Amino acid sequence: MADSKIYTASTTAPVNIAVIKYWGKRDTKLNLPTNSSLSVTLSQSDLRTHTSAACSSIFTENRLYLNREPQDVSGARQQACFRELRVLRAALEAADPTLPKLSTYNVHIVSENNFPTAAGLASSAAGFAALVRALADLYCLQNTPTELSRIARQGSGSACRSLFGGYVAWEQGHAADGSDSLAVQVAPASHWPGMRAAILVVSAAKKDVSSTSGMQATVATSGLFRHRAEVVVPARMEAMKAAIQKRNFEAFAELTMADSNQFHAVCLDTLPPIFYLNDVSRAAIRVVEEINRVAGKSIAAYTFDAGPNCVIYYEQENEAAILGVLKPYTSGVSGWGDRRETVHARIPEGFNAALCEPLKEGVSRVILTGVGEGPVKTEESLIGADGLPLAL
Ligand SMILES: Nc1ncnc2c1ncn2[C@@H]1O[C@H](COP(=O)(O)OP(=O)(O)OP(=O)(O)O)[C@@H](O)[C@H]1O
Ligand SMILES: C[C@@](O)(CCOP(=O)(O)OP(=O)(O)O)CC(=O)O
Repeated sequence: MADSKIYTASTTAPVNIAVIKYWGKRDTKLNLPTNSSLSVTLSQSDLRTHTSAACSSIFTENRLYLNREPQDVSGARQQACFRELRVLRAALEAADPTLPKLSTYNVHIVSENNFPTAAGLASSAAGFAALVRALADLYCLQNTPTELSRIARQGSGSACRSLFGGYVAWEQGHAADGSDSLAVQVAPASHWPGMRAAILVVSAAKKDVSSTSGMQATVATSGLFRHRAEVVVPARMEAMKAAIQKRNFEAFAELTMADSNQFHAVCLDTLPPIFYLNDVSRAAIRVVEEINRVAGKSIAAYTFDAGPNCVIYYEQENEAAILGVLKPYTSGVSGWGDRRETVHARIPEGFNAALCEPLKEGVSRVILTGVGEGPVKTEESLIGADGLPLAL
């Protein structure tokens, strides 16, 4: 009798925010980068993608629903992930003929992001990491996260880093087929668990220049970019790994801020120039610089991806100092939770508080989170017995 069973697997996956930025591709089809990068995986208690994957002989086509909306799956990125994972499954089936032939079935993917999609909050990273992890679990693949990172990278470059928790490097590799362009864990979250991140959401709108097209324009037109990729980033990768190994926050912070600034400088050096930062972003930079000046050392580090939202890394022991400055200007927006009561406004002596004024109008939400774990398997499925998204 034909097997009409619906096989399912579900996972959650995290966002990651790079401290050494990926910007530039040497191969746009395989998402092979022009430089290595390094990120911190953020806690799934706050930001996460939940994805269920199903396959069955009765499915007539591949489908993907994102936040309940059907998506086009004909794109090269989704197709590459489906194809590569099927190849791995087919190899298992060839080795053990008793296994159901899942590699021949169509798949349905149902995914939900608990934060805005395509707004510079790394939704593509969490989204493709979750898609790859859920399909790998559905297919009972035994491949390591590093092996799966080769596939997630083809969905979205930064997604390869979201297959791990903690502190993660994406080593650029040199092979033309991308076989050595992989993510590896530099240190687990438990190595430096006090790392916190405060995200100031400046805009949750879809950005004007996508990362993909922005980085292609940069590669084609920026001279500064070449120096960054060839000289600056290789040295910073080593320095950042050492800072993480030693839990040296000052070194971590200085490298993080310098690298964010250089990434945005390279955007400005692109023709036509790309502007991801706005006045509120620049105000956030000044506030963090002022916090550090008054503290006499770097206790906070800002970083910005391809959008105006500010991510501030700091250590738990300095939480009162960082959030105490931000609270008077942002406590009206959502995201403070129980910290609204426990954190007290604290503007240190000599602090130029006028610098904070633009945050009042400009920040629409805060997300207070920290370093976290990699993808987690869950029994909670988003797919019903009919193979379609469960009704809410
Ligand atoms: N949960 C998901 N499952 C599958 N694909 C997703 C998911 N979430 C996002 N994506 C894909 O990622 C795209 C958004 O990626 P994009 O790079 O534009 O924004 P971002 O990741 O939020 O921002 P950035 O990468 O600059 O931080 C979506 O259009 C969709 O194709
Ligand atoms: C600025 C960045 O966030 C760029 C992320 O770019 P994507 O991974 O979204 O790009 P594609 O590979 O084209 O999907 C820096 C980073 O995360 O390292």
